[in-house]
Amino acid sequence: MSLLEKIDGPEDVKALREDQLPALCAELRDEIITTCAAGNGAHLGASLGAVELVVAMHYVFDSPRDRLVYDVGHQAYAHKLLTGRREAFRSIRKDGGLAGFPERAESEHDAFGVGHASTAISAGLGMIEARRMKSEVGKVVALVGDGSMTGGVAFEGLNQAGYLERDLIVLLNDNEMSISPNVGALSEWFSKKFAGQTFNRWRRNVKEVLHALPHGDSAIEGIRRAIDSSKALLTPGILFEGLGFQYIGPTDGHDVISMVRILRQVAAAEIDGPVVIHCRTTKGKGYAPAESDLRTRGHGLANFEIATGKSVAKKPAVPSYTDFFAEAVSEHMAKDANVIAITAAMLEGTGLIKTKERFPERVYDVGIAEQHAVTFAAGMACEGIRPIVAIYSTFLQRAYDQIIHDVALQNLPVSFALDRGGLVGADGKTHQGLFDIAYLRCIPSMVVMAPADEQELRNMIATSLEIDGPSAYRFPRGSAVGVPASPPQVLEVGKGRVVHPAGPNPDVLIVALGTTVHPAVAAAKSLQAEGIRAVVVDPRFVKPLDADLICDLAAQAGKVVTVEEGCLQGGFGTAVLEALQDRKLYLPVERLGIPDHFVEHGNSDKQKVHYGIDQAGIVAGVRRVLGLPVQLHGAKAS
Ligand SMILES: Cc1ncc(C[n+]2csc(CCOP(=O)(O)OP(=O)(O)O)c2C)c(N)n1
Ligand SMILES: CC(=O)[C@@H](O)[C@H](O)COP(=O)(O)O
Ligand SMILES: [Mg+2]
Repeated sequence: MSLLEKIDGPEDVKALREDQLPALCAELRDEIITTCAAGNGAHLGASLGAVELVVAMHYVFDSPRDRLVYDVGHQAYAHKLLTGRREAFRSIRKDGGLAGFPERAESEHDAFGVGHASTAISAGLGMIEARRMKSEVGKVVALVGDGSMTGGVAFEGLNQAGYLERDLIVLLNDNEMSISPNVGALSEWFSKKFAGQTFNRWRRNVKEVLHALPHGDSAIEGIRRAIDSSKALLTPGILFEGLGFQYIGPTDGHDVISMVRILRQVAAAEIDGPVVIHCRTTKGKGYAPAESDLRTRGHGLANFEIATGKSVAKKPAVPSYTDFFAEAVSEHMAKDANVIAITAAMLEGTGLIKTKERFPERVYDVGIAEQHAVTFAAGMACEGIRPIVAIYSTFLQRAYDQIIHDVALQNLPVSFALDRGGLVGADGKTHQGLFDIAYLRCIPSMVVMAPADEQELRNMIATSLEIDGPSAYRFPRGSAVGVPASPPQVLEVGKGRVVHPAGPNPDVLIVALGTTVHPAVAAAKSLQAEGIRAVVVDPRFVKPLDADLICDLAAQAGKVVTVEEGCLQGGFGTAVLEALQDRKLYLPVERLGIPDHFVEHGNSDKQKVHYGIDQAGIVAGVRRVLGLPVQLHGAKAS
C-alpha cells in the first residue's frame, strides 16, 4: 500500500515520520500528473510546485482548527488529496466531480472559497481577527503566489495586517511565474534584481560624489563603509519588514523537511505580529515537460501523454474566438499607431501573446491588477491613445468602480474586450462569465455588444475603435462558429438585424444575443417545418438597444422569446422587457438564460442544454410562450 493510500485526512499525514514526507510528495506528484493528463485543463504546474508547501502545512498545522487559506486555489490539489478527497480526486473539474478550487461547501478543510487571485491575506486576516474577538485558538496560514502578490488587494491586506499586528503567517510561494513569467517591479524585487541594478547605480553615483570629497575625514569614511556593507540589507525582506512583518527566507520550498522545521518554529514561537516566509519554488516541479515549458510551466495542461507531455486532445476544426480577437487587434495596431492593448496577467488566455510578439511595446501586461489596468487605460485615453483592455468577463468584476468612475463617467474611449463571456466549463462557479451584460448595461455612456460569430466579433472590434466613448464586446470561451471571413465592417451603433425573417404575421419573435443567435436561427428553421413562423433578431447591441426594431416585430408577433448566455437578473432579456414596457407593449415574454444561482463546473455544452439556451431549448421556449405542449428537454421542460 502506498503512503498516499493510507491517508484519509490530515491526521494521517501527521502520523508519518518526517523522513517519509519526501516519498509522500513524490506520490502526490504522480497522482496529480495522472489526473491532469486525463483532465480538462487542470492546473498542473501550480499544484506540482506547491506539493511540499502543502504537505508541510498539513504536517505542522492542525486543519480545520488552523485555517489554511489558499490564494487562487489552483495550487491546492495536494491539499484536496490529503483532506479526505483522494478517491474522488480523478473527478476534479468534471460534471458532478470535485471543484477545481477550494470550496467551503466541499470540505471543512477548505477554509476559504477562491478562484480569483490575491484574496488570501485579507481573508486570513479576517479570520484571525474574528477568532481574537471570539477568544478562539488556532493559527491562520495564507499561501500566496508571487503572481497573486502583484494584485493590489494583497497589499491592502498586508497593510492592515502589519498595522493590526496579528499573527498571520504568509507563505509566499515565489516561482517567478504568474501564468506567464511574472512581470513588474515587485517581481524584480523578489528576485533581488532590483537590489542589484538600482542599488548598484545609486551606490556608484554616491561613491563618485564621495570620491571628490577630502579623504581621511572620519565621517565621510563612515559613510563610505556603510554604503559598502548596506547591500546585504537590500533583500526582498525589507519590503515586508517595512510593512510590519517579520521576514524569513528566502528558503527552498521543495525541501519538505526544512519547511516543516521552519513552520514548526514559527508555529511555536511567540512571534507577536505577522510573518512572511519567502519560499522559492519551481512551477511544474518534478515533471520535466512542465518544467521545460518556459512560457507557462504547465499552468493548465489538458489531456496529455504522460511520457512526453504532448497534448492528445482533438484539435478543434475552427480556431477560437480568442484567436480571432488577437488577430484582429494586431491588424488594427498595424493600421493605427494609437491602438494599444492591455492585459492583466493573461497574455496567453487573451491571445495577446501573439500580438505582443509583433508589437512588444504596445501590448502591456500589468500583472494581476485589473483595477489598475482599467485606470491605466483611462489615463492613456485622456492623451489620445485607443486602449483595448482585454480582461476575462469574470476578472473584470474586480474593476467595476474603475469602469464607472475612471472611464465611463469621463466618457473616455476605452474598448473593453471581455473574453470568456458566458459559460466557461471546468473552472466553474468562480470563473463563469455570466454577469457582464447586467453589470455593464446599467452604466451610462457604455456601449455593449455581443457577437454572434467571429465575423461579427471582427465587426464589433472595428466599431468599438470608432466609438468616441467607452464600449465593450463580450465573446465566449472556445471555438468560433466557422463562418466565411470578410473585411471588418463598422456597425451602426444601436442597430440590430433580422437574421431569420418570417414574412408577414409572424407567430413569435425570438431576440437572441451573441452565442445564441445561430442556435436561434436553427430553432426557427425547425419550427418552420412545424408551421410556426418565428422571426429572429440579432440585436448586436445590448446597449443602446434597437428598441424600434424589437418592439415593431414584437407588436406584429404578439409573443416574444429572448435568449442569452448570461444571468437573467438584469440581463439582456430584462433590457427587452424594459423596452416593451416603455412602449406599453404588455406581451407574453419567455426569457431564456441563466437563473439566479451560481453555475457549477461542468461541460458547457451540456449546461446550455440544461438551461435551455441551445437549439432544442429555444424551440421549447417558443412552444411554451405559444402555449403548445413541450417535449421533455433539459431543466426547462415543463
Ligand atoms: C483576479 C484574477 N486575475 C487573473 C487570474 C488568472 N490567474 C490564475 S492563476 C494566475 C497566476 C497566479 O500566479 P501565482 O499566484 O504566482 O501562482 P502560480 O501559478 O505561479 O503558482 C492568474 C493570472 C485570477 N485567477 N484572478
Ligand atoms: C486559475 C485561473 O484563473 C486560470 O488559470 C484560469 O483557469 C484560466 O482559464 P482559461 O483556461 O479559460 O484560460
Ligand atoms: Mg507564481
